[in-house]
Amino acid sequence: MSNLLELKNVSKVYSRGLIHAQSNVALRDMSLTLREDEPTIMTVAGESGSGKTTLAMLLLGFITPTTGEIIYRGKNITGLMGKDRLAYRREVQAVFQDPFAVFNPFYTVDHLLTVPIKRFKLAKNRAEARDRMEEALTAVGLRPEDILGRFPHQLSGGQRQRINVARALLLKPRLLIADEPVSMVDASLRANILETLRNLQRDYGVSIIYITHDLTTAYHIAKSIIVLYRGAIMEAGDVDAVIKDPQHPYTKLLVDSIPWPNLDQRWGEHPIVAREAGGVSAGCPFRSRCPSAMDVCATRPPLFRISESQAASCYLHAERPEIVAERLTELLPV
Ligand SMILES: Nc1ncnc2c1ncn2[C@@H]1O[C@H](COP(=O)(O)OP(=O)(O)OP(=O)(O)O)[C@@H](O)[C@H]1O
Repeated sequence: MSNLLELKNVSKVYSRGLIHAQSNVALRDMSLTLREDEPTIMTVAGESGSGKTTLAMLLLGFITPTTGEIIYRGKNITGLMGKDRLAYRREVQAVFQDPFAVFNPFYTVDHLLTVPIKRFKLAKNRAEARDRMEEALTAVGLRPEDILGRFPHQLSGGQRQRINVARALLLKPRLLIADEPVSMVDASLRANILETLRNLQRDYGVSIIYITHDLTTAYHIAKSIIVLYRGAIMEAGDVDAVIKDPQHPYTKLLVDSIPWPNLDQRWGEHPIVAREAGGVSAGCPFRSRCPSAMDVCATRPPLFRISESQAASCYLHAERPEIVAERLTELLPV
């Protein structure tokens, strides 16, 4: 049993100023392990300033730990050289919050995808490169014929973010660091991108560290969770257990701050009871894909909504969450 990734007591202290030097502990004594033979999705959750992005930067090797070690497949990433370093840079990929940032407006999507293929010599010729691009785009639910040849401004935010995922997938990564990948994407596309990430884990064996401040999407996608507060782990474990039965006061606070459909109530206080058992989810077009089908929604956060036509759809697809809240309160009195 070997580990894909191991953090051993990692701390990161940022220092600034020479005369009146000030230091800021962004990450404190963090340890975690991901196993190589069990691809998984782990959420790192916490409010702004808790150290999430610092963790992502450390894992990608952009910054180095002040103390502690980051071990990737048995080797400390700080000292990686030559072939090992190249393999690490290929196998550990990232998708960031802003789906616009990585695109150069003067180049087509093809260029964005061709660069890593050339850099890591992933294809012998142009035809093979094209096959690789098409394969990756298809894997994230895009039609290559609709996407290739287009400029960034000709794509939606959701398409751009999926192209970013496709770009990462091209490199056949073992570990994907997804730092708030859906926070700048329309609510209607969130579930789509989260589902794409889950497919990568399930179908391609990619482990994912999903970084977010949003416990609802964390709950939707992850198997385990680490809750960070001011750079320190407050609570960690199975996502279901941690969110349903938070032990640490800070986690309780985070869970309680998730609004119920009835905005006077807080998540975790009362179960939602369906007025007509099964009646709501039966109409949900997303039911087959939703991990929280109606019976589970009775005890979990509500992930579905009722539209005017009485067809339910996943909360994560909702374009107008406030309408969802209103309608749910009306249709599902607690
Ligand atoms: N380059 C830096 N120099 C000094 N301090 C930094 C630097 N980068 C981050 N920090 C500080 O480290 C702490 C953690 O920041 P970090 O960006 O990792 O948090 P975060 O959880 O990702 O926040 P957000 O969700 O707002 O992006 C914060 O107090 C931040 O001000």
